Amino acid sequence: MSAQRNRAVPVIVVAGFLGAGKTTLLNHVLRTADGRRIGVVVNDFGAVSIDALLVAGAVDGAVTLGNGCICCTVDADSLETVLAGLVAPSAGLDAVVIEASGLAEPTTLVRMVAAAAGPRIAYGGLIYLVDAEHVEQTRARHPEVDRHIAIADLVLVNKSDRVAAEVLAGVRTSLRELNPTAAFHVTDHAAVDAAMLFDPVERAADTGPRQLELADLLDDTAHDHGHLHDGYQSVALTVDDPLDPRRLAAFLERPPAGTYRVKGVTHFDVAGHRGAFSVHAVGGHVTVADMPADHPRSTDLIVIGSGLDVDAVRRDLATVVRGDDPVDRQSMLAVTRYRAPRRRAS
Ligand SMILES: Nc1nc2c(ncn2[C@@H]2O[C@H](COP(=O)(O)OP(=O)(O)OP(=O)(O)O)[C@@H](O)[C@H]2O)c(=O)[nH]1
Repeated sequence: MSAQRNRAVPVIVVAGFLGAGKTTLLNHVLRTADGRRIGVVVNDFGAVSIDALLVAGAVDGAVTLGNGCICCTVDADSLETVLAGLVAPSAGLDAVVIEASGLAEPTTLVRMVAAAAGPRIAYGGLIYLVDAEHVEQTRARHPEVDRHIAIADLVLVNKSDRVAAEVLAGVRTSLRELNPTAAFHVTDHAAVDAAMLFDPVERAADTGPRQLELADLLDDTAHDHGHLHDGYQSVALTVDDPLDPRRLAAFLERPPAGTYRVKGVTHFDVAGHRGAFSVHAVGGHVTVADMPADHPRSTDLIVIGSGLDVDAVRRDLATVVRGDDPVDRQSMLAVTRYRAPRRRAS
């Protein structure tokens, strides 16, 4: 499929709470794009854009909007400028996907994309991911999430492998009440047909009025509500020195009080393990994957949580960097035991 230069390029927003699987979806879609040329805009909550490192290589155009949630740190004009560059006929893109940070306010973002719409840019819808295992807990803690689900065009109930069928059915039913008209799909590692993201006809499982029409959304006073990220902090570690695998594993297994999410790219420089690894911790689950062989051997890690003692976390994080103690090959087992079989870095 090639870019049709005379039509507006759809800009699709992917949102969902921390760790729900947004980057996993983006990578899946990039791998299965079936000839579509896709541009991506990634945005992270913390000072370091881990998502930019984790998005698979074959991107036709990529922009990182870092250092804070896109809903507050990027104004509509800057986003419009970024999008204008991506949708220019010379870029030849068929679609642009914006991956919002896990703490961004999707309503604000959708409003900004809709405001940028014109002959070259079309708002392509909101895809909202939830982590089936944690979504009810997240909703209880952050009632704003219900509003986010209510304005989605497609809801992916992800991490279906982590919960029993009856839990999954319960989640689906309760989310459906929030948004009776969106298409719903249950996914494992966000594996959906890419066509569903790009083709509103494929996506529209239901007919009837949208729960919240775009016009309502544009009038909405959601910007008066608090944002999810108001109560969160992040601490980053960027270092070229190798890490100590046992100390990193201990940190991921018992993160500092208040931690919700740890993610990043790490390197250890242990015999037989010279490459870089992506690491994730979310909701008590740790996963590790090999990064492509040409990925730089350095570490960028971010810890996100609420009520973090930022100075203490910074000190704890510094301890995962390898000191003078020798690190034997066996020590890598502390990390590689979390390697997910058969899946690439997300
Ligand atoms: N078991 C399981 N793990 C998953 C699934 N989808 C994603 N993951 C893992 O969950 C972790 C977080 O996934 P990401 O795709 O990085 O989540 P995200 O929403 O981009 O995270 P943030 O950008 O921090 O908000 C990674 O370790 C993924 O491999 C799934 O369906 N099942």
